[in-house]
Amino acid sequence: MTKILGCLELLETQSLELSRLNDVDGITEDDILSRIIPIKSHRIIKLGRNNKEAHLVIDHPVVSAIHCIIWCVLFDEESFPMCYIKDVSLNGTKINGEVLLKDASYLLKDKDIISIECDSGIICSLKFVDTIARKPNTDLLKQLNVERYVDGWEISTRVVGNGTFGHVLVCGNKNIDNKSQKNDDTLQKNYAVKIIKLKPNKLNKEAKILLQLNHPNIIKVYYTHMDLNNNLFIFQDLISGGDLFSYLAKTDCLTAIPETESLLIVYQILLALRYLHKRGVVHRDLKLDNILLASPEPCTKITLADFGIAKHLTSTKTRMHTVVGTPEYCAPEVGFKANREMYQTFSRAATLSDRDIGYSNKCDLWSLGVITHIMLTGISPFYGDGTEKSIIESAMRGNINYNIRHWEKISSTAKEFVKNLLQVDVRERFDSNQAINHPWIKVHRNQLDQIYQKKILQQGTTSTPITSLSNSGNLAKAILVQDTGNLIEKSKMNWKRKLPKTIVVSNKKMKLNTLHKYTSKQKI
Ligand SMILES: Nc1ncnc2c1ncn2[C@@H]1O[C@H](COP(=O)(O)OP(=O)(O)OP(=O)(O)O)[C@@H](O)[C@H]1O
Repeated sequence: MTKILGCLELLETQSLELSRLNDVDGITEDDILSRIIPIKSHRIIKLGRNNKEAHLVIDHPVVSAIHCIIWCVLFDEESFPMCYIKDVSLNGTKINGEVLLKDASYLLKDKDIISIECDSGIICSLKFVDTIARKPNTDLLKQLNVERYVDGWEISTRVVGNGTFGHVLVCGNKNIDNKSQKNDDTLQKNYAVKIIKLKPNKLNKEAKILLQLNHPNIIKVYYTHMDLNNNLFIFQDLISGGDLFSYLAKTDCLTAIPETESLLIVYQILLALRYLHKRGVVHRDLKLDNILLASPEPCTKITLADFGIAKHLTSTKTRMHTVVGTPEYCAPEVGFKANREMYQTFSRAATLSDRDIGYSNKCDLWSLGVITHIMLTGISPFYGDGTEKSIIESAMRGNINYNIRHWEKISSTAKEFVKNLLQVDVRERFDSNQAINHPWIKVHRNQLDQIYQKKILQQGTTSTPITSLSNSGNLAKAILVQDTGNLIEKSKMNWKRKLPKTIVVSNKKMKLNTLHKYTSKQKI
């Protein structure tokens, strides 16, 4: 049974008799009696007037068809759920009496009151209850050996995610963006801070590169700081929809998403890559985990994160020789010619031999090819039996079978696009300009640009409630119904970093290479 990560308690509506919870989507009779909407992973709760799509239908002229949405992101088994609300209405949603910024997400905390109001008062209000509420690990900052306050930033113990090199925590800063806030003693706008323990005297390359970048699809960094314990702090936007891995891992293995949805994601990644490559920056670690979503739904804004092993090339240094990346997404030329012994023992810092010509920014295009392949088919193309040896060997061969059923419904231009990115011969592989001009993207370019300008760029990051506004209208009818939007399927809880090697489907064991077992933490 899918775990309940939080819930919404219906407090009051203007017309109580019309409130109803449907016995759907994991909502039990007890929930109905107690007027509670459970929040689970991979399910977006919708509040609004549309009685086909909204879980809580509020039949009131002030309420938009879909007024606000609520979802929960769970990084992995050990982490705390992060529940967010986003207002998508014309007339606004309030949190604890303050209006939410439209299209920006707000990180809910236990007992927050969500309300939709009109001139005559509250149309409907709900209380968010953090069902997993445990005592915060107050020792976390001590364990990480970091201070709670860093130059005006307050670091919380809420973990957003963990990686090989860094811990990402929620933080806040009362001095930026919060000047209009009346209440001074709570952290209101949420940001994220990545804390990396550096070796003494090690250069802080990630921060240096990120501070030079300014693109809507690249993580925005506000401030960096190195403390006396060699902890590097990178203060950045908190991206609220989780990463692409979690989005695709709706069940025990990755699932494909529709071609149009993939196209919109690829387009945004390419805009970011074109920007980076033009400035001589190579990401070198593009993978599902480093692509963050503004909200876990189609047509969302994409943000590239984790520039931990990015490289800045210059006019004199145009190629790279260090073996880095994550095997599953790593271009064949990056490390596979390296001395295997050295490569295995000295992992991250192995270098290609002097005779090798190194590699260029096209390694990012290979990774994008792997990502696109996974989005279109649900299959990691070079996964093999999951061992590093098998991944490397199959990437070097570069053979992909496009005749399997997973490709059946995919357009030939999409296949061509992937083929051009997954070219073992670097000279044959597309660069970011060629990729963006490929027919798969080019024929849809006008529509993509329109969606990008009108919808994607409007999506904010995490927000803070702003000034109050007034609504007008009549009585509310609040009815809870089944989510028929079908965008986020009901699914089993998945633990992102522990996907099984095999799963049983229709009593037959699926072949290993049809699954994407999570190995990308095996960074080299
Ligand atoms: N700004 C952010 N907003 C929301 N989530 C984030 C943010 N930055 C990172 N994360 C989450 O935290 C995870 C780890 O962060 P990050 O990839 O930067 O760390 P890392 O140590 O460099 O990881 P890796 O092992 O992939 O190199 C990411 O996969 C992502 O899910």
